[in-house]
Amino acid sequence: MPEPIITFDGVCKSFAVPGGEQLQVLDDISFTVGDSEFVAILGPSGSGKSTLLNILSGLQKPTSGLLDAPSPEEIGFVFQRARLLPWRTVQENLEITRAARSQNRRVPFQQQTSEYLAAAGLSDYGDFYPAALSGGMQQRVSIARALATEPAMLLMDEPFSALDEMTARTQRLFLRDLWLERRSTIVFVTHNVMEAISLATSVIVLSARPGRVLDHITIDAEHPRSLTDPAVEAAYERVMGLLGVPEQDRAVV
Ligand SMILES: Nc1ncnc2c1ncn2[C@@H]1O[C@H](COP(=O)(O)OP(=O)(O)OP(=O)(O)O)[C@@H](O)[C@H]1O
Repeated sequence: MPEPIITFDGVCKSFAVPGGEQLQVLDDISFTVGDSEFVAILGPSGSGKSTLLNILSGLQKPTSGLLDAPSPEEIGFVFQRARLLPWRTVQENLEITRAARSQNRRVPFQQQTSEYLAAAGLSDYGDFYPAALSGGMQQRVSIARALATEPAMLLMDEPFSALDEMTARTQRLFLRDLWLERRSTIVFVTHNVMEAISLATSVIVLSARPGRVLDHITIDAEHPRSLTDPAVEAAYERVMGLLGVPEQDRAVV
């Protein structure tokens, strides 16, 4: 087990809702993530996946429990939509975000932004404005932008769910290759079981609200992964069972 860089210890989160009630969203969340791990978080809608990422990024505070994680300025965030500055070129989008992060850094940046664009297969697009790029390319720019801040960990909130399936497939392969090459620590929220199983080193499955950790499943399978790999198949069956999908409905469709 690599050195943990994230530790959740009994984290609970409730929100005040109209009428003065408290809505409990996360209940007693405990897990660790080691350096260079790629962890996927799966769970039903409303189980608190985004809330968990918001707590991890420092945007929200736990109601109780302990969290040990890199500080907000050491975190890269990739959202469902690319959220690029439309009036800036691709290269400028990377530069601006990085400049904003340079102030509190202890170590200088190791690589040029152009190297992150190259890693994203976008060397020829640095001078383009976002509107001239496809949705998949824009999402790759947002991943390159997050990586260019050289974060201690990358948080991704359903980064491919707004893309059509063929584009999402290409993006998953891109992310897999990037992770294999750079071994960044990634926490990746998704609804998509196959996406989680095909990419992650481990999968955390949350229950319906209030989200509790039902299991943290290690997927010990090499890339490229095959659906018939026994470790992949076992993880798939386990996740589907935890999500309450009956056996007869589990065939990949
Ligand atoms: N700021 C807030 N105030 C009140 N309730 C909130 C707040 N943020 C989230 N919630 C509630 O917390 C629950 C979990 O929301 P969250 O977005 O974390 O779930 P999720 O698992 O990411 O859902 P989905 O898969 O649908 O995106 C929901 O019931 C939501 O309405």
